[in-house]
Amino acid sequence: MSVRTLPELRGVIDQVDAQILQLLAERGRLAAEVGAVKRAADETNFYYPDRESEILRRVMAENPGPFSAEQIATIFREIISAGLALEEPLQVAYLGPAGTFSQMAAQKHFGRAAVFQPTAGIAEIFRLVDSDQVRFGVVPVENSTEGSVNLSLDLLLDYPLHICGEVQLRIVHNLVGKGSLDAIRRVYVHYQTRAQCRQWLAAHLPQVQLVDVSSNAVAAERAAADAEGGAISTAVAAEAYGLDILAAGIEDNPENTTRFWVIGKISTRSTGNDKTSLVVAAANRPGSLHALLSPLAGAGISLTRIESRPARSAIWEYIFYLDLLGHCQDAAIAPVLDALAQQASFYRCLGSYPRAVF
Ligand SMILES: O=C(O)C(=O)C[C@]1(C(=O)O)C=C[C@@H](O)C=C1
Repeated sequence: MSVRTLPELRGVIDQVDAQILQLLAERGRLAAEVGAVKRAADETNFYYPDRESEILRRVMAENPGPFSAEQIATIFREIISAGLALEEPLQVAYLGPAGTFSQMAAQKHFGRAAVFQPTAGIAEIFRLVDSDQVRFGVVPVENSTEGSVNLSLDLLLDYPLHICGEVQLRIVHNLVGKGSLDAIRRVYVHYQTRAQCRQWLAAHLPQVQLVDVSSNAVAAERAAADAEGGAISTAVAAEAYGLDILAAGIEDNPENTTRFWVIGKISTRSTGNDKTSLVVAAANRPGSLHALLSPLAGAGISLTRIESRPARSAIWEYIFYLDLLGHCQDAAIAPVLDALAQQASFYRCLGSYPRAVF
């Protein structure tokens, strides 16, 4: 077999790039045309998470290699994002400042062509979406090590917004600073991060003072201004504040992952690969929660999460957040949810949405 020379290979790559460019231009023109059709039909929403997740799942399944399915999804994510920006620039709020995991999650889900707005807190994300100042928000819901982000769960009940998407992000924490680990006297750390790195901190920095801060990005900012300070933060924030990574991947659980919800005002149709999130309350008497949930089990519906929160109406009473596999309009699910709504003392469907794709 004849081996192609470097100039020959580069020549072929140039030709392939020219073809990719033509195809991208074609796809961009089609997206712009889709936007015009929607506008002509007086549609105000241009973003279809259901359609996007179907496209991403399809290209991952049909991917012939040598790129990984996740690499292919990342590339198509950006292509779709750029196309959507031709239809309408999408405004998305996330928990800032820039450099947080929330920003990474927002970019992972919407691609880089969306217009991202950092907020000072989770409540502001809900306010901005509710008052139509942005179309969507990305809020953290739970971490695989630390559990629920209660504020996000509580706020979902205070606003008439829907969950229209799910993002999962592998969370890698680093000890960042200047100089060496031994010189650090104080570590700036967000409480969720601290909980995810508890064992590492006890083993490697047992004597240092831990200073609470409001985000991983603020942690890096504070450490940069403190000659004896370090932070637990992201590689992006470390670079932004001129800090070095002194220890990488210090999270106690090597699969540490955070789940986020996309909140907005749209509803998505069933894709065959969805989740539904509900809030229910059962009467405060023996067996009532069991009675409420057993029809789900009877119908073979898979409950992926159940979380209780205090009901704010009375002490020692609880509401339950449920996530289940399937869409509320699926034939196998709709009648079961109807029955559940009849029986529960409180019922609200927070939304059905495509499961995180990658
Ligand atoms: O199919 C649509 O409705 C489009 O707007 C096109 C497209 C795409 O690029 O494929 C872009 C944005 C939508 O969120 C979904 C898909």
